[in-house]
Amino acid sequence: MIQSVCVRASALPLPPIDSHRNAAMANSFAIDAQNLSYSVVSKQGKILPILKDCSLQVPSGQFWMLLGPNGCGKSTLLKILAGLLSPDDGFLYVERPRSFVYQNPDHQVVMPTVEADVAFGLGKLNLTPNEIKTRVAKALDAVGMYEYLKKPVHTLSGGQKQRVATAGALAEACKVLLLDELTTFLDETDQIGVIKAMRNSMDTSQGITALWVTHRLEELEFADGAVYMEDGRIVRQGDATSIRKFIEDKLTSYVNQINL
Ligand SMILES: Nc1ncnc2c1ncn2[C@@H]1O[C@H](COP(=O)(O)OP(=O)(O)OP(=O)(O)O)[C@@H](O)[C@H]1O
Repeated sequence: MIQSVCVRASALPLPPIDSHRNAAMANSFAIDAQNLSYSVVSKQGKILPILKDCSLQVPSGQFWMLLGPNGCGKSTLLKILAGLLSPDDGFLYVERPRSFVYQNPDHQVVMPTVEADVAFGLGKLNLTPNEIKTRVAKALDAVGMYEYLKKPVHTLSGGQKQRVATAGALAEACKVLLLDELTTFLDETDQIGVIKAMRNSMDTSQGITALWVTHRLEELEFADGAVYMEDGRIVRQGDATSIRKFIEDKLTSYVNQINL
């Protein structure tokens, strides 16, 4: 996992490699990445390729998941899609506005109360106080946290904070939501709460596309589609059931090999 920085979704810069072509030209994809490459330079001056010819397309309005072994480049790809990192090469279209939700909600949930936190990113949008109230209420309702409106954030569980962070992105009316391993450190109850809240948000908010990074295969039951990545490349993408079977077959064949 790359070190996260504390950036509110509203502060995301634009990546340089983005043609800004309109949605019609991008067909029906909210995310369209072609042949992306990205490298870092080690302390010894060696070039370390992280993404290699990486291509994926996520249809508009769908909830997709991104899976793959540790270190294959999922977080790096997500950060590129969010505009937090710039690819070295390739073509990239991501519908705007887009928001990034961090693995650690403490990097994102920064205001003293739930209501203030969800309203935080709306300051720049020139809304009336009533419009802000309505947006905050609707976003919290979508993630099942409306009754926590007045609660101090320090009293929330990790999963509840993740739902508040997601509500903050929804309140800003983002079109693309990029979510980085929100459930990795949650217990089963919080995990189910967060993933169900996310699915409900997708079902009740029109026109949002989401890409959710996870290691947990069971979460695929909530997704419309999925992408499987290995060693900096997308090796398979498709409907959630077929990707789940593809990964399970891979795991079975790996287990069989070590049992030989
Ligand atoms: N700034 C950096 N300097 C050196 N190596 C890096 C840097 N950023 C990423 N990497 C390496 O690139 C690879 C991909 O990292 P990334 O965090 O994107 O993987 P990931 O699939 O999200 O991993 P995980 O599932 O463990 O979170 C890893 O081997 C990581 O160590």
